[in-house]
Amino acid sequence: MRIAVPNKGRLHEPTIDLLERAGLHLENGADRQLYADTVDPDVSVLFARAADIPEYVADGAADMGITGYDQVREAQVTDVAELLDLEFGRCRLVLAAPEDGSIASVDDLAGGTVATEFPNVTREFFAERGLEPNVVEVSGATELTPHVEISDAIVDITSTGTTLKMNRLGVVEEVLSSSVRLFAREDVREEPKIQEVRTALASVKQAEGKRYLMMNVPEDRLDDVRDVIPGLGGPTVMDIANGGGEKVAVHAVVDERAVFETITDVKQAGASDILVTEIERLVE
Ligand SMILES: Nc1ncnc2c1ncn2[C@@H]1O[C@H](COP(=O)(O)OP(=O)(O)OP(=O)(O)O)[C@@H](O)[C@H]1O
Ligand SMILES: O=P(O)(O)OC[C@H]1O[C@H](OP(=O)(O)OP(=O)(O)O)[C@H](O)[C@@H]1O
Ligand SMILES: [Mg+2]
Repeated sequence: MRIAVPNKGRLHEPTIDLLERAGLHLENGADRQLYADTVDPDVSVLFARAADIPEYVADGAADMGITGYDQVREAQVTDVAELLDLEFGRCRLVLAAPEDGSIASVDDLAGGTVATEFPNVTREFFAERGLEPNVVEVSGATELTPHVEISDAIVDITSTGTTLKMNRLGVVEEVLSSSVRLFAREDVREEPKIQEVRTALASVKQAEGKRYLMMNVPEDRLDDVRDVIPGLGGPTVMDIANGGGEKVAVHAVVDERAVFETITDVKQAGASDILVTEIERLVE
């Protein structure tokens, strides 16, 4: 099985980082190389442009892909299925127009011109409103086009809003909201190896924002400690070897945001030797 991942740009690093954390360590993947192996002999990686990845998966050059939902939509691929929202690369595709201009609503673009790197998504968006503006495809610096009479408005990516503001453009309407997704071709999505990759990536997401708490508790205080440990099922309680049977070990997965309070609470309830560690992966 082959996974297509972004070869450069803002999605490259976080994607590689996620694969590593999921245990799919890359090997033989020198810089600028097209392919890399992973520690799993059945999983290899193909590096491609973020925009090309959906097509590569649909065509069979790869079986799975990791790229932005905006790119999957723009590629108009039909036989791929989304497996997982990886929740990074969050951005919005918006219709935007000059702040001081005459475009205030989608309808104002009837007969107008829209510049974008996403012509398919853009046409679809307007078609749903019964509109068919002139769509000009550009390959970058889309924000400049309304100021040089190439367009009346743009459909482009925004996240912090800085670029729009710098170019004196205001959002008219959201076209879609995006984040990075794992997807696979329909005909292979049920393959065990693909499910294995999905589970591995999901386990990293699961572990994010969670901490593992370990502590020793006198047996007669166990109920008090149990009462103040929040979240994720009951804690695991274990006998301590040579503990004389008076103390037990209590382990629990706790939301990161609750750790501070929980430590205070369990200590008060009688726990000692409290340890907090990060969790790499969590499969529920
Ligand atoms: N400002 C942003 N904030 C969050 N996500 C973004 C942003 N810009 C782009 N993305 C996401 O990253 C994907 C890839 O963006 P893009 O194709 O522009 O590559 P890049 O990382 O900017 O590299 P380059 O443009 O140099 O090729 C987009 O399709 C989108 O899903
Ligand atoms: O709302 P903001 O936080 O300003 O982000 C939006 C900008 O980010 C992306 O460009 P990128 O930085 O990837 O540069 P690029 O045009 O070279 O792709 C996108 O094309 C916008 O221009
Ligand atoms: Mg970019």
